[in-house]
Amino acid sequence: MMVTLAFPSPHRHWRGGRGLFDGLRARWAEQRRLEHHARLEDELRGLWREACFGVGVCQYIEAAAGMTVRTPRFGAARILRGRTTFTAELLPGGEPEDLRAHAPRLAHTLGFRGLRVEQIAGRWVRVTLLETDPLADAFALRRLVTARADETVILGRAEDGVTLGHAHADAAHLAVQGQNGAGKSAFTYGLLAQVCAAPDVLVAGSDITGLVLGRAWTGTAHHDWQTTGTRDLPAHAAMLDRLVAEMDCRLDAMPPRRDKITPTTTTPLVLVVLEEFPGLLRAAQAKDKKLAERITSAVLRLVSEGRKAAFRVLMLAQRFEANAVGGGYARDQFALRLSFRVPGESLVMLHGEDARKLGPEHANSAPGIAYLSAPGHDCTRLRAPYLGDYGEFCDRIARHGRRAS
Ligand SMILES: Nc1ncnc2c1ncn2[C@@H]1O[C@H](COP(=O)(O)OP(=O)(O)OP(=O)(O)O)[C@@H](O)[C@H]1O
Repeated sequence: MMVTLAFPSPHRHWRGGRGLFDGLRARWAEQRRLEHHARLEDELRGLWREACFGVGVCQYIEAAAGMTVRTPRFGAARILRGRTTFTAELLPGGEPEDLRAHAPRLAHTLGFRGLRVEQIAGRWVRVTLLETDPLADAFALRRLVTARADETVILGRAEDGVTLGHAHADAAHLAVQGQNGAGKSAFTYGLLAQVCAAPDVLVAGSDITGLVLGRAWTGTAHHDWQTTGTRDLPAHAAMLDRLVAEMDCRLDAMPPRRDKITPTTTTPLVLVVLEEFPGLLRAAQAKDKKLAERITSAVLRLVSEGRKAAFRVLMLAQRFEANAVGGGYARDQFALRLSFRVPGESLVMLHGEDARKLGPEHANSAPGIAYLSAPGHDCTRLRAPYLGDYGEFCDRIARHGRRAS
């Protein structure tokens, strides 16, 4: 008879031991993770307080023991799939906008590249910390065409992921500046491709480069209102005079009890594009001072009186220096202002003293990244949508551009 001795299996024994140590190791690891998390949370809490104090999102409270500073209360931090978020309670009377307005500087103090703020409930917000520039990725412009002047066109995407838009029916002229290769033309291609089909929009203007306006618009209703090139500078003055005459006609024929024209198919909103306007002025000045004066005074009339007659001016320049764009008065007429990469001084020139702190970083920003400001709105950093190459712009205008009747 063979007896098979039943020895406890060494293998099973070993596995049982490992199970015991594994359990301990897992608990230690969990303990370390919790300690690490608590340390990180404490560090973030301290940095958050310093950051809010540093940018001025705080309240000073008189107490018996002296003055204390109150900052938005840090709630709890969470790290999930490599992304750090935390909750914070806004100060009484505070809005998420107070934090968004200082997002880049708050993020830098916390050691991150950017942050997003979203409201969750009551005064509580969730802050998401971003390790990379939220505007680093290109923002493709979908095949979007508007059907009316009062529809919103996309201007760009802000750091908090919100898409910023603008309806040309709002009475604002648009100033765009940027150095060579900073993205002005790409932005303009995107903007014009969005409005080219609307039956109540006319894209007119002057373009010495002949790329934004002109050939790409052949066969459309817009083409007849566009002048291009540098060979015939008086033609630019004549086009601007023609636009002023149309504006005067509209102002003269204003219906009773009305003080502005609503765009229709018969009186479309006229988007007057002035591509590289300082270049046109310089070229005209070099040829004939009177011609330059004629161009300046026509543009001055369009920007100062055009709004009520459904005229909107989109002026593009490398630098929005007053004397390069027809004077300080002309520059003041632009409510919507967009700066692609420019030296710090140019940023201040167009957006005011508050923009000075943004200058050094913006002076090196990638093509397509811009600052936008409008009355009542702080400077917002955004990424302009990208339509594709120039051929894509030409294709879209050829496909969608409103046809000449
Ligand atoms: N929004 C954007 N997203 C991604 N890339 C962009 C964007 N805008 C511009 N670019 C890239 O930068 C290049 C230069 O842009 P663009 O021609 O618009 O500059 P610009 O300011 O008009 O320069 P210039 O004054 O020389 O005409 C484009 O060919 C494109 O490759």
